[in-house]
Amino acid sequence: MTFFSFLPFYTLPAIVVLGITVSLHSKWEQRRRNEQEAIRRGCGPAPRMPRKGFLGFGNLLKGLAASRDDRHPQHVVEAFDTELGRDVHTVVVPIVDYELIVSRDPANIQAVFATQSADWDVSEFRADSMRLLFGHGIFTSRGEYWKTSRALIRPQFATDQVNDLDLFERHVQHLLAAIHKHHHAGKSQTGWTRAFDLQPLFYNLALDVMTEMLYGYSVHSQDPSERVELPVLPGFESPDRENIGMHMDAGKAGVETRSALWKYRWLLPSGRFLKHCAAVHKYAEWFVELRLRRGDSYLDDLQTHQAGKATSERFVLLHELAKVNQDPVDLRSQTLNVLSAGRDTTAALLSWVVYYLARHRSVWDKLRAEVLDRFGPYKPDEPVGIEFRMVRDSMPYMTAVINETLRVAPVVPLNERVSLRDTTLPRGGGPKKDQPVFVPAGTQILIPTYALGMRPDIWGDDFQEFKPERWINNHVGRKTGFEFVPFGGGVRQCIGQQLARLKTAYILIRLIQRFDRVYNAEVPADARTRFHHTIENRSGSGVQIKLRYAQWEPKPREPGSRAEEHLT
Ligand code: HEM
Repeated sequence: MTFFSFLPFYTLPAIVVLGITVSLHSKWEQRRRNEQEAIRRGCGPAPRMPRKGFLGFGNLLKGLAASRDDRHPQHVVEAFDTELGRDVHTVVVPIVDYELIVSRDPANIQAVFATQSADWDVSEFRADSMRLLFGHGIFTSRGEYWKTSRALIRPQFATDQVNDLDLFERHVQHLLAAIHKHHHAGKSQTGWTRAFDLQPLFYNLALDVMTEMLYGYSVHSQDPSERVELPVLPGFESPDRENIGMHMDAGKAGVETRSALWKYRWLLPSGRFLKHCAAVHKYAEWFVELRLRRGDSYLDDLQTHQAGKATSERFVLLHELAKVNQDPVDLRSQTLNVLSAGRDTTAALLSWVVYYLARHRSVWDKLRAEVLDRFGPYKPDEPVGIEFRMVRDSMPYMTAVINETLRVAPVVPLNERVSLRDTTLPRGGGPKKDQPVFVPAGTQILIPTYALGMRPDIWGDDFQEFKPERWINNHVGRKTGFEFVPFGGGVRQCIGQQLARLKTAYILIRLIQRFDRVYNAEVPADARTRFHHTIENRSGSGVQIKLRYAQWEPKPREPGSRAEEHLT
């Protein structure tokens, strides 16, 4: 016997019908209120993407299919240009029972990131999905907690702290050794390497640099034989340095799909995803525990296994954060947040730069000329001295190449926010699309960075070409405002931008000194550009290249010198 068996047979259907009626009525009420509010604020309606597919799932499914085919950024441009028109830059997209806004209009982006940023924050759905993997930290939090996190972490990335060239150089040497070991065609110091994919080596390098910068110990994924023995921590299993990269990648793929499904993310099975999350947490917890037990002497251990800078000068984020906050969960989460934000983004940027250099011989030659002019030819035992300001002020072509790469292949191709209260966007509404657009509280806005870089009215008719020159000499296409936001903008702008630019420039300089030619070895050679999302956007076909060693005179080898070893 159930409760309903005591009631007339029509009770249950009546309750269902009543529920649907109440829900439709409240939606209708809401819509009417929004329309009135829009008129009151002088707003006009933005163009709407037609509702598609069964129950309106069409737009979501089309986006997911494009992602699977490594063409989501292009799909967004096509949706704008072919379905709505080239002059439409802000659109309302209905998905099942909610609507979101997509805008490639710099005026709206400026409002969301900067001038009206108090009305917007990262969406709780994005934050929730990421939090399972990285915990509650600067990247995944909102409101006051985010403000406190940013105030704590941002100063740690001041330029002089991140200018750790010794760290970069050691890992560049491992990269060069890996290229040589796996890919050198013969015994000579000149000639071409075999064709190989450089992208995974950049990902290794970035993981190795970031783990050293954050925890003091590199995982040495590039060369596991370099791993030092870790101290024994009673009660704690040693961290799984072998598989941490794999767990992070798999966890990030889970976050990516969850964020794309937004409020329907509960449809996805989570067992495996949670296992990867747990493994990533466990890895960070070990270092946190070591830091908390050792206190100030945490860095002393590092001295025993790292050459280069004196311990006192070494920047280790965990060590610095623990001086002001001893909460183990906070320390784990904040460092993992920075690891997630900083590792793969830099690796993807480096990969895309070489991807385009391999396809543009004249750009490679010009960049190489600038590098040799500033720093001379490659010498293994003479790393170059360089600062962020130097790259910015005296390497215009390097800066142009990096910017142009970020325009045509933005590492974060889709940013987002959600409105915290009823608000407006300055442009995109009404028949001429120049009126403000009303945005009800709780609406998500997507900012398609790639689509922004593919606007001919901003970048010129040659917008599809990879052309670093557009960034030089106030060329008509040169942009530095909200038309170009590869590092976000306003209050939540990337805090690692200078580090990323410096590290990218440093690694490119050393690579370009060491090799004088790069050849695109992708088959077929005209293969389409594949944008593969795993939160960041990496090349879906890798960076298939051959490199040619530059001629140089090696110095007589000193016994035990690592830098020389890989040249014989
Ligand atoms: C090419 C490399 C990089 C790119 C393209 C990039 C891009 C971005 C973007 C677009 C945002 C803003 C996200 C948003 O608006 O919600 C961001 C935030 C952030 N980035 Fe980066 N990033 C890069 C490298 C780094 C590095 C090397 C670090 C640190 C070591 C880092 C740390 C952060 C942090 C902590 C945030 C969160 C800031 C906040 O929410 O207040 N990033 N990054």
